[in-house]
Amino acid sequence: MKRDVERIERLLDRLRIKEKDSEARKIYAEVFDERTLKTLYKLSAKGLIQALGGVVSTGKEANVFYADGRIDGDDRPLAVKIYRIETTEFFKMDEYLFGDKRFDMRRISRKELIFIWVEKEFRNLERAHNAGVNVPEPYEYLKNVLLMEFLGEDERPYPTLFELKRELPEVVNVEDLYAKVKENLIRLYRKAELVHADLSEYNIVLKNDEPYFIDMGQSVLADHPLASEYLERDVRNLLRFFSKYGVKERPEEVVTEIKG
Ligand SMILES: Nc1ncnc2c1ncn2[C@@H]1O[C@H](COP(=O)(O)OP(=O)(O)OP(=O)(O)O)[C@@H](O)[C@H]1O
Ligand SMILES: [Mg+2]
Repeated sequence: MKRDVERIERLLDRLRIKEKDSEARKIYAEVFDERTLKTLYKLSAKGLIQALGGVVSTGKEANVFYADGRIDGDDRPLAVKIYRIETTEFFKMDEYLFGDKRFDMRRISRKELIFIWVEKEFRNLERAHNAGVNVPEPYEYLKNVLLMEFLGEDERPYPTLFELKRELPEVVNVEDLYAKVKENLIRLYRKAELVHADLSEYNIVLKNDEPYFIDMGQSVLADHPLASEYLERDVRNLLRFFSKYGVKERPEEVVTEIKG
């Protein structure tokens, strides 16, 4: 037990954590198991992570951290999304993975499921990014860790629409924003041929008046057997949120418009 703690302390030392106070270090020690620390260390050794920064978000399935990164020779701020390996919330993953022709689920053990999930999130983001959809550019993934473009400034993330809520009409023209969300949704469906499948005010970040879609692990190809169902659900979620600001559209019509 003591040796575990020592090993973890040594790994933490090697990760060059930016915050020198004991608090940040304690959070890292609590949320990261030894395997995850080793994965982070590998990404540091490759030069992709230069220094780990503070916590951006802690959730049930994943934690997101800030990091100073170096991608293709350029200094870039990174969002480091780390899935919890011991999580029990992953039963739902099956639904989004089975039926995806990109992954052969017959050979997959429960432990490997999470690594595939991370690969899927990376590939979904890459597909969306290549199609010109506003998403954080994905840079690298390894095991349960995903490195992507940090949407924020001075190590602080831009707000989600959920976080802005009441202030939203003060910072942006909501009608324009809704139109931009729909444009991105159309590009996502028609060009990237993806359905987000967990779209709501929680997974849209506002960067300079532009909506950015995040959190795409569960996104599925448009030919997935449940794709239409998920698209309808996404549209209903969006309309539920935007109707509070006077947007009045019918979900069936919006779905038809997106499908084109
Ligand atoms: N690329 C990014 N840049 C800046 N902040 C980000 C980025 N990705 C995620 N975040 C922040 O981290 C939060 C959680 O990220 P995300 O939605 O991807 O995880 P999650 O799967 O919802 O995690 P959980 O369900 O466990 O809470 C987001 O709400 C956002 O505030
Ligand atoms: Mg989320």
